[in-house]
Amino acid sequence: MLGEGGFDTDLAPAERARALALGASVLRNLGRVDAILNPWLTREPPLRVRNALRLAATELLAENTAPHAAVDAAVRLVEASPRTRHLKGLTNAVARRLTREGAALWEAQVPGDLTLTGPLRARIETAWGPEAAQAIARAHAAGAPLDLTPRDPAQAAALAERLGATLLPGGSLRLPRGGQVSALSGYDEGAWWVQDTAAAMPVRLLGDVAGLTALDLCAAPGGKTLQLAAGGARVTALDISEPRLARLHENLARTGLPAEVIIADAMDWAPAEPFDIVLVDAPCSATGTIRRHPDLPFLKSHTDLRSLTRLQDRMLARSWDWVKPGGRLVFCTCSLFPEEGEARLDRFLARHPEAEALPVPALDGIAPGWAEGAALRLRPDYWAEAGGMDGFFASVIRRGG
Ligand SMILES: C[S@@+](CC[C@H](N)C(=O)[O-])C[C@H]1O[C@@H](n2cnc3c(N)ncnc32)[C@H](O)[C@@H]1O
Repeated sequence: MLGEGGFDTDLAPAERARALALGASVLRNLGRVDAILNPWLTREPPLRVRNALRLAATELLAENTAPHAAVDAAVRLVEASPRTRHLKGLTNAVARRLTREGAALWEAQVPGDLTLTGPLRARIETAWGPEAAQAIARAHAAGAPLDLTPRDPAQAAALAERLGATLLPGGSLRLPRGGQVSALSGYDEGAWWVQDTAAAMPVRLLGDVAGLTALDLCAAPGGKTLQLAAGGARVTALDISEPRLARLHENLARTGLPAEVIIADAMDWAPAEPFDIVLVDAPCSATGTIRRHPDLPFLKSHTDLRSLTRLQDRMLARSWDWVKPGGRLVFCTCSLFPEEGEARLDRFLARHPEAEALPVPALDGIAPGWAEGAALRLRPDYWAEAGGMDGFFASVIRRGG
C-alpha cells in the first residue's frame, strides 16, 4: 500500500527493519552525503528529490547496494510523485554520477569530520577533548551493532553459539546490526532482550541482587527491570509513560520475568516501604545513544540542559529517602555530558554527607581507565574495533546504616 507521499506504509517486518536501517544510515551519513551532492545541485531541488539522492548515495557509498538498484530506486521514488516526476532525468543523471565519482569523494573525506557538528560537537569537545570528540563522531558514523542481554548469564556461551553472536566480556551477546530481531533464535522463549552492553552495566555494578527489593524508578521499556528480575530481585518498576510501559509489559510477558508495574510520576509518588536498591535511570539528553538513534541531533539542540539536570537532581534527592539504611542507590544516564553524570553525582554527595559513593568494582568488561572512584564513564569510542558501546554514566551510592 502506498501511503502519504507515495511511501509504502504496510511493510512486512523484515522489509520494515530494512527500511528503518536504511533511514538510520542516511541520517548517520547525512553530512558526508550532502557534501558530495551539494556542488552538483546548482539549484536546490524539492526535498523529495534531495532525499532520493541522499538515499542513493548512502546505499552506494555506505551500504554496498548494487549501483543499478540504488539508481533505479532513486528514480522510482522521484517518479512516484506528480510534483517531482519532471525531475526524473536530473535524478538519474546525479545518481549515475554518484556511481562513477562518489566513491573517490567519499574516501577523500576524513571519517567523523562531517558526522558530528555544531554545538553538540563543541559540547563534547569541551567535555572530552577534540581527539575524543573525533573518535566519538567516527563511532556515531559507524552505527551500533545489536547487543542482547541473556536472561540466564550461565547460558550466555551456549546462546552465543546458537545465535552466531560474539560473547562480550561484560556478558552481552553481540550481533551485526540489521535484520529482524523477532526472527532471531530465542526471541519467542524470552531467552534474551535487546540492550546495549553499556546500558547493561549499571545493574551489573550491583553484583548479586537475589532476594533484594528493588525500585526501578524510570523503568520503561525495561532493560534494567529485566536484569534485576532475572537476578532474583523483587522488582517494582515505575514509569510515567503508558506507551513505554506497554513495551515493558511485553518484555516481561516474553521473558516470563516478574515485576510489579506502576504508572506514576516519580515526583508525585511515594512508596509504602523503603527498598534495598533504588535505580534512577533518569531522563536525560540521551546523547549516548546517537549511534543507535541518529535522528537525535536533528531533533534536539542540546544547548540547554538545565531543565533535565534540575529534574535529575530532584529525582535523586527524592528517591534517596526510599533507600533502606545500608541499601544502595544507582544513578545512571545515557548521556555523553558530564553535566548529566559526574556533576550530578558530585552535587548529590556534597549535599548528603551520609551517602557513601562506592568505588566501581573491577568487573570483566570495564577497562581501568573508565572508572574514577565511584564514577563509571562509558563512551561510544570505547571498544571501537569491537563495535563500540553507548555513552553512559553510572554510579552506586550506599546509604549509611
Ligand atoms: C532513560 S529512560 C529509561 C530506560 C529504562 N531504565 C531501561 O533500561 O529500559 C527514562 C525513562 O524515564 C521516564 N520518566 C521521565 N520522567 C519521569 C517521571 N517524572 N517519573 C517517572 N518516569 C519518568 C521516561 O518515560 C523514560 O521511560
